Amino acid sequence: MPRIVLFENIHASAREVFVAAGFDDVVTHAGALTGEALREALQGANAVGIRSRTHLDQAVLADLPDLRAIGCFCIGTNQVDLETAALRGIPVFNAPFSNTRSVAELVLGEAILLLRRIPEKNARVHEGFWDKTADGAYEARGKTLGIVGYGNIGSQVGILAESFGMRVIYHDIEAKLPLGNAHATSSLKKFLGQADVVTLHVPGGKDTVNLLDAEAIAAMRPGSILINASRGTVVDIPALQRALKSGHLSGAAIDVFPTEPKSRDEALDSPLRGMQNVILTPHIGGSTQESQENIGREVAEKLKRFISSGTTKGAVNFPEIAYHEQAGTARIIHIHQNVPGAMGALSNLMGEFGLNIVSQQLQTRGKIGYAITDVDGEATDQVIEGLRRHPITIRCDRV
Ligand SMILES: NC(=O)C1=CN([C@@H]2O[C@H](COP(=O)(O)OP(=O)(O)OC[C@H]3O[C@@H](n4cnc5c(N)ncnc54)[C@H](O)[C@@H]3O)[C@@H](O)[C@H]2O)C=CC1
Ligand SMILES: O=C(O)C(=O)COP(=O)(O)O
Repeated sequence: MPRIVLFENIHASAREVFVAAGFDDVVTHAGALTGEALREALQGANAVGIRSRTHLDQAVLADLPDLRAIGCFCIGTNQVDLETAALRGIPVFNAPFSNTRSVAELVLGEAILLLRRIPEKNARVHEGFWDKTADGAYEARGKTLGIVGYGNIGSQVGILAESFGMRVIYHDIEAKLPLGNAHATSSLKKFLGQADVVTLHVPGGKDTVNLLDAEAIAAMRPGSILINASRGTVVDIPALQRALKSGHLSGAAIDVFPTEPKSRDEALDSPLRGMQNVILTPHIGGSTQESQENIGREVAEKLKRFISSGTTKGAVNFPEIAYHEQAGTARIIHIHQNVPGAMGALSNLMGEFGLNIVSQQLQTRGKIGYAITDVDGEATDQVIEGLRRHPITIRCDRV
């Protein structure tokens, strides 16, 4: 019976999937934990579910000999040391599509609100002031939306924006099929100079740190708007604050921050707090009832299928082997160093234990190889221990 530990208020749909599969040992935590509290909560976990706030770095992973799989119940996986996880034989799964629409809808709504200067007007009316003016208020129709990162979210934002009559341009490091009438722009600087609203949809991680730095922000059109619902590290926040203060930018919507509070008891520390025409939201771009329920089910299904059949389809850091029915009397999963002769060694060992291989699937990725072997014979503890002792073995289990 695997022990599954879930953090960060993962939707109840996840637990339902595990319990229906007979995995009753599910421990849930409402918030994200750090340091000793995180280590303690993870002890004995065979599978762990997190969202964007729980960091599973090299030191945390090194302490978890029983951990077999990680589920990121979100899109981003930058909070996990993917390389270390792979080298320890731990596949990492996520939900690449389930909350994309939620983010896209929010971004478009924010673009319209900011073009009309609604955040500051709303605040003024709440204070009792009836500031009825068209100054600084514009329609979205005819304006240019610039999308940085034209992936699953960026491309949906583009389609929604076109339905409002916006012109859409995008900048991506990969060649992407333009949807609708969108146009690709290869130079980020040129791109930034053309857009009335710039929205960021790149992944987090070291390659995108401060992608929007002071120089890039200076290259944006005077009076334009910046929206960031990707990762907080993508924007140089002090530079953004200066640009908003000087009036170079007319507004911003920021959903993600370089350092985010771990729970609702902590306050956000940001120089953007209290600024006019700046929408600040607590990383809720993907937080809708629809998305969270779907994500709960989707990632739990991936973890369940890995635990019960060994399939790694959809893993972001691991050789992928699709689901296939078990042949023979036992299934053994074997994660090993990707070196010449690995499969020969594995097959010979199985032969020595009297197991007849009836089906074998192998995939490799970088330094690791992953084999699912169906055998006729008994995969006893002694067999599994024997396979584990071989120097190429990273991890070996019966499923
Ligand atoms: N605020 C929230 O609640 C949410 C935030 N996110 C964030 O949004 C990010 C994007 O999500 P998806 O669109 O689903 O990812 P995706 O992987 O489909 O698209 C990302 C795109 O960015 C491009 N890209 C990467 N580096 C780039 C660079 N330096 N310059 C320009 N383009 C670059 C990629 O080629 C790709 O086309 C996620 O990685 C996650 O961090 C995702 C969901 C919810
Ligand atoms: O899906 C993502 O990458 C997100 O940023 C959403 O994160 P969350 O699940 O709301 O912590």
